[in-house]
Amino acid sequence: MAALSGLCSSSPSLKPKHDRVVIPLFRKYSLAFPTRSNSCSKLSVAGEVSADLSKTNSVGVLKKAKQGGLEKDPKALWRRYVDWLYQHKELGLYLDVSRIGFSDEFVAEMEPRFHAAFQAIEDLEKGAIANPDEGRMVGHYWLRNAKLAPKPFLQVQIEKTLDAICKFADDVISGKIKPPSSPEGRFTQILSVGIGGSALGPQFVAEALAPDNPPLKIRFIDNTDPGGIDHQIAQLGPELASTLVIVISKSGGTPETRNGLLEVQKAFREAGLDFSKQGVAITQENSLLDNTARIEGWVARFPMFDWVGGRTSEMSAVGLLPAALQGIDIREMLVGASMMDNATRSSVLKDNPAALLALCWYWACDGVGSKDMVILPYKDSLLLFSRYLQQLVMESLGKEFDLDGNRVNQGISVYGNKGSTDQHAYIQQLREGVHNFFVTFIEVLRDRPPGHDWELEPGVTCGDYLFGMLQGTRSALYANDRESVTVTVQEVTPRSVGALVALYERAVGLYASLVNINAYHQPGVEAGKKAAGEVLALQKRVLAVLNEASCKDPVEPLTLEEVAERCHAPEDIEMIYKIIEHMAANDRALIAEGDCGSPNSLKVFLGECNLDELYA
Ligand SMILES: O=P(O)(O)OC[C@H]1O[C@H](O)[C@H](O)[C@@H](O)[C@@H]1O
Repeated sequence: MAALSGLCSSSPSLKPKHDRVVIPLFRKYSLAFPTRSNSCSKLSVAGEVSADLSKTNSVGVLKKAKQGGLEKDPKALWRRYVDWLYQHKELGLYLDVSRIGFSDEFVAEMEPRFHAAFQAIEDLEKGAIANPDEGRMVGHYWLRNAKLAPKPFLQVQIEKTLDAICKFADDVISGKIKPPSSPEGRFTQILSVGIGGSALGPQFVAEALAPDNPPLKIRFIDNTDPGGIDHQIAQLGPELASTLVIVISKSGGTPETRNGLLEVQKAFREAGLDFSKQGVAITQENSLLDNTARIEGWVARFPMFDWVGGRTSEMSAVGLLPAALQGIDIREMLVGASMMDNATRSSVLKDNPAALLALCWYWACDGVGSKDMVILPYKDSLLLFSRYLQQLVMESLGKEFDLDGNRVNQGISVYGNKGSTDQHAYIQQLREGVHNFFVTFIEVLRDRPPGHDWELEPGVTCGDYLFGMLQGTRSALYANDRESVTVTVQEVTPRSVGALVALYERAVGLYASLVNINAYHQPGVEAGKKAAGEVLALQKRVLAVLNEASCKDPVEPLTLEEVAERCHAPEDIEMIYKIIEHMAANDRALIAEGDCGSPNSLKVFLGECNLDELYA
């Protein structure tokens, strides 16, 4: 594993300054918006949308009314379409922003912010501490063009890791590296254990790009749900013996991932298999996971770099190793991402698709997340794009404080599955119901590989229907003043998927600058983890109290109040009730009297007395 010296140490977290809280001046739009003949300047959301006019989010034009409805004149709309259409020729990617109603005045007013955003991302790429709270550089762009890395040793790390991934994948696929006791004599399955950024990218890419018969099939354990874990292991059945288990965790200490690993190791023991001969770790050097893998002598270890965040790690070993093992061309993914990176470095708004996206988001969401982003790929293989983007966008943009310490509660909510399927689920509400969203259509032009298409009715293919559904929904929504963006790609290929990932990574980075927040930390995630730890600590005390009562002769069933009192936690009685309810449902506590529907009637005890525990 490449050395990470000098990069693993993070400086102490710099807390945001909370001394100055800006109270946003929420107000209804009421002023007239200047009308333009060839733009969609006549928006009809007056009275519906509030804007945060705080220092960080105020844009003069956003104070003005979005009145009169979106542009509906077909000729003017076509001019707008042509005028704003972005095309990346080599990638075969288009971005249509014509169905977002921003005006030229708005674009002009946003210009200084974009200049600042372009500068910030340029600095980031040059190695600035772009994640100030964690004192970290943010280097996911270097992963697809190592020459951009600000230090030669970083370039070497990136290139060496990529070569190691390719070599390892080739050796596994060819059977040079093989499991010790599989009848097939080679690995046939991957079981990926990881969560959040250590799962969502690999899941999205597997769904999008894995061939129908990959050299290794992939499954995921991305939770601490015992039922889900059992299901994955049961599905593997005897193929557990030919399963390569990839444990992915940047920190190397995420509880869900650790639990997944322990459960899988137990399954290996029960099957008489040696886990170490089938385990691979992807993690930061010297993390708990890294040390475990090293000490136990796992098959391989790959590094996660300090300067790559979980949600932007798809082009690191996290995304590349599982993809390569499935026979996906990872160098093509990197090429696509790199080409998109080049395009999105442009400081000319119209030539920069990520900036155009960020502009649309700002307009549609008033710079304060007032609307949700609905992602609708009209392609089954892109089903998981919205889930992947959910973390990328929401964990990056969903922040309480801005970079100056002002409370801003930023974010944009993301959801969606795929079209046309969702037309039969929630598009009804999008068309006619609460107007709290904008849509991003993802269009894929190629329906099937050449030579496989056929007309299921005269002149019409199955793909024509899908195309018609997308266009119809886009038009129907627009007719009812629902805005949308359309991203079009020729095909779902490693290159276009790499480009899509890079497009959204950059759009998120730029948008974060527009609203002045740190996109690269996630302080809010800690609260839930800490609270979960406290629940488990309380459960241990409850168990000890119940054990003591259950070791008495005769056994002494306890009421909830008695348990809470003996735990010295009367204020936690509700949580104690939930703990006991959960234990009872799993046969780990027995109900002597009453039932869980009437908490005050409950009396509980443990089925067995644990003397070791009692005298521990
Ligand atoms: O890769 P890991 O360290 O296991 O982290 C997995 C996930 O943990 C947390 O929930 C973070 O908020 C995510 O950003 C991260 O992707």
